[in-house]
Amino acid sequence: MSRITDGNDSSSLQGTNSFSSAQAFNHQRVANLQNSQQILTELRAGVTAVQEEHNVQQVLLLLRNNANLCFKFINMFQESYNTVEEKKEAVKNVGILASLNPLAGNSAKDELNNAEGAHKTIKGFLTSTLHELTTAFTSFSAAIGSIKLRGVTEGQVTTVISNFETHIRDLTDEVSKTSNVQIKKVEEHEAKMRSLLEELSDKLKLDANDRLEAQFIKKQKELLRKMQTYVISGNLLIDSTFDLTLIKKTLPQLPSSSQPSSQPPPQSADGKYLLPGDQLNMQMGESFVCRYAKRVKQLFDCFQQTGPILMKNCRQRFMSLIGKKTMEEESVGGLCQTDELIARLGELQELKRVKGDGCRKSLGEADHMMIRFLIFVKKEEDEFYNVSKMSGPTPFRSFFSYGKSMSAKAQAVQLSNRSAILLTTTKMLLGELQDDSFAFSMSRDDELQKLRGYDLSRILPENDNNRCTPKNLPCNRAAKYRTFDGWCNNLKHPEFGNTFNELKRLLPPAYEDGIDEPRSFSSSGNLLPNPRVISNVVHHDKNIQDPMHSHMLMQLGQLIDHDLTHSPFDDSLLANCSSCDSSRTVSVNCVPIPIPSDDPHFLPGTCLSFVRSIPGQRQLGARNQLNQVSSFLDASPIYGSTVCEAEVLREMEGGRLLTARSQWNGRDTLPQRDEVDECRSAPQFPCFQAGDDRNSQHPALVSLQSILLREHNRIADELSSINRDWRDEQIYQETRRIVSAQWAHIVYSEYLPKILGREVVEKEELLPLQSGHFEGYDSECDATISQPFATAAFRFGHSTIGRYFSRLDPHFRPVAPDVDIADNFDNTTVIYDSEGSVDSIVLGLVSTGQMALDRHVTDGVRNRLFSVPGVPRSGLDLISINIMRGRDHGIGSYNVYREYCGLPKALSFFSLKGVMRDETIERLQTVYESAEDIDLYTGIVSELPLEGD
Ligand code: HEM
Ligand SMILES: [Ca+2]
Repeated sequence: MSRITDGNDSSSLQGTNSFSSAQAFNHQRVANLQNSQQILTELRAGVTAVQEEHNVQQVLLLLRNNANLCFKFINMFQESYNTVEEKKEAVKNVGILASLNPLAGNSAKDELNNAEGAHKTIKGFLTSTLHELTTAFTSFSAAIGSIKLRGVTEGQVTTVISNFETHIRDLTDEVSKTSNVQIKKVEEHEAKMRSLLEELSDKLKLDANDRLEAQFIKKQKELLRKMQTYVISGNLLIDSTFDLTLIKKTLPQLPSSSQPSSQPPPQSADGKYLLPGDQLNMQMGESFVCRYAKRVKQLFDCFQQTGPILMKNCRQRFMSLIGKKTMEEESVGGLCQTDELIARLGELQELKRVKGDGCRKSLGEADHMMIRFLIFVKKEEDEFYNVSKMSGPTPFRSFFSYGKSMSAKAQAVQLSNRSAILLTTTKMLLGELQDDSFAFSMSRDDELQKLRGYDLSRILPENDNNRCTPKNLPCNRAAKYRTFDGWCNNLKHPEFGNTFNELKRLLPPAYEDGIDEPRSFSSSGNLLPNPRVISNVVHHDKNIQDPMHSHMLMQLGQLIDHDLTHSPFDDSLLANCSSCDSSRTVSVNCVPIPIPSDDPHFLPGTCLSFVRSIPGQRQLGARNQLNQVSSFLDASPIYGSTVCEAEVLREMEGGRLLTARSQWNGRDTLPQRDEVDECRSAPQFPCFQAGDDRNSQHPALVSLQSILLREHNRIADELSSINRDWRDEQIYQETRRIVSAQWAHIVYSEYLPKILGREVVEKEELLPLQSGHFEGYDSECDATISQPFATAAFRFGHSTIGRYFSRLDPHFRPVAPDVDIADNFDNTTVIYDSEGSVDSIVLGLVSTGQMALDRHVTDGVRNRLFSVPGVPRSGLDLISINIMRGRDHGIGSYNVYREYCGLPKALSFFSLKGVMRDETIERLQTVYESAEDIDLYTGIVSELPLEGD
């Protein structure tokens, strides 16, 4: 716009043009002030909005918009500066032009006046807006100052903000001077401010979720602090047979350190706090709390001293300290009041919270002692309670037998108690967040995801590094023998595939509530079909033999499964979960399966017992189940899945495993076990011990376990005969190495080709190499068993079970009547048979056929699983259990996994044509509303098998 002419004609002409266009432009500028009024109104509104807005992302957006408005004004200063330049130009030009042409001179004067006028108006407007701008800047810097987000150190934020403020100050200075010379600097400030804004937003990663997350984490921390209290109290229940529901019931009622309890502690007349049931008559106030701590310590020291009289005495005083009567003082009915104890502990904690500042350390110790004492009391009561319970009516035996073989190991129980607490906390967290205005932009899945990722290691240290499952690091790369629990099998990820790990999810869990409840509604919102109805309609018994494969293939399959997976449940519940209202009256872990009115075997109106698998997740978030055996194919059914299990199975001499020798045929079987609980043939014919607790489930399984045990001892004996200097440990470990390699070799070279087909095993490179080494080891591949494998896919073998097991001599002639599996669950009598023992059963297995791999399952396990011989309808249905287990574990439907496997989703029953027989599809259609709802187990065994060996 402002240009200096060189004084010739053409330039003067240009000059004239330039003047007239400058005039027009100045008019425009003045007219623009109208618009600027508009901008100013916006800016005012923006400043108020910034002040009132509490959502960070909104603040940032407003900040940016309003900064832009400010920049617009700054540009106007620039314009104003231009008008000054133009005025100077004009003055110069007026002189030149006037000397050349008076007329032109006049018009130049007009222009000059014009420019001066415009400048005056603009400057006037700008001066009046100066105040507004200063307010805006102050408000913005205050807004920025309040943003302190996660991930950025305070120093960084402060530096950026103070730089920003300096520039705002300088800018305001410059603006207020509106000096023509200094106004240039405005530009520099503007540029710096712009870049600072960028820097600021970059550094702080300002986005709505950040602030939300900060709030979320604050909340989580608050609740996790609460959780710490729960965990301490929850620990009281660990190591006991206590129902998990009680934990759930008790937890939310506990007062926590971060939230005052709704009931204030009792007060004395002078307003000081009283101990509940205070017998000590102590002075109140701070010194009281310290004295309380001292008293607990004294009593605990006293309590720990040996000598029954002293101990009883101290215990009585201890009990009175916490306001609880001793067992002697109470009737039997008043025992087992752990929840009362916990509530008492809560009261004490609350009391100490209020009064405890003065002697925190000794209070911490007192807490610890109190908890140890309460655990002691709890155990004592449980024992007492169990004794009185045992003298009552004996519950149905079939339940105990099934229960025991599926029961959780102590370490799994410990883990699951913690998981139950985590699950409860998750629900509380989600509940609180949902009531919270902060949760507006987060989906439930996002929240769950965040919860799952929260690092709990500081407040909940993992306690599974113990003698039975040692977790030494670094992994010994040169270790010759595999560990029992799978630790360090994968050197890069030592925890992959370990005993007691969670099962691996391939897809997000499909719980009804997204967290915990078994899937129970169909895609259209109706109830899913009853598992027993599906079992009756789709999986009913049909005598179709497998023409190709022996019964040994089935038996091998079950043992392989026992090597890979075992997801236990709380067996103490099983006897009580068969009443149809047990999920309400007994435990939330009961999910009884109703018997339909037209059931061909069970009594309509009754229910089949079903107990949910124990939870095992180690973090907040949805329920997950654990695997209490090592996921690796490592012969763990022979050796055990932990150091401690392995030890008790060894002879500790010559590298051998313990055995029992049949007095009739002189051959070895598994060693006998002392416990009789679920064993139907004990004490006359005791059940056995092996690396897997399920070993005595039925005689054919005992037999195969025994064969592998014999193989171990055969090799151990050979090794010791040729290596005279080897000691027990070396022979044992070398033998174990050889036997587990044999076992793996059988599985990969013989079992898998029959199950998967030769084509698949070749394509997937599953066959053992004839020479050289496998080069494809991938340390990122997690060998942990997956949910759908354990809960559905590998249960395919249930359809291959035959009801009868032949017993043959070496010439394959029957030596004893067939064993009906329905009458022999947890009964080892036939193993003690002089002729029909292990060897004859194994010969039967290899020379008779298994049942076809299809949807049909023998009534031996579909109606009479664990039934008591002679007691009608005392059994269970393995197939109903499989289906319910899938829902219990939150695995998705058949269709979901079709998609996961890269197969087309079945959009209708019709689209399953070719995948399943027409008749199968019809059957499915009578029970399921939609192809979308088919349970994974049912879907898998309904498919036509691919060609195998
Ligand atoms: C006579 C033979 C068998 C009997 C009596 C039997 C019985 C059982 C029982 C009672 C369960 C527990 C079900 C539950 O509560 O969820 C189970 C689970 C299972 N079975 Fe079988 N089964 C037999 C054979 C097989 C075979 C041949 C296979 C595979 C080829 C197999 C694979 C599985 C698997 C993978 C599980 C899940 C284990 C877990 O993760 O806890 N079973 N079986
Ligand atoms: Ca294993």
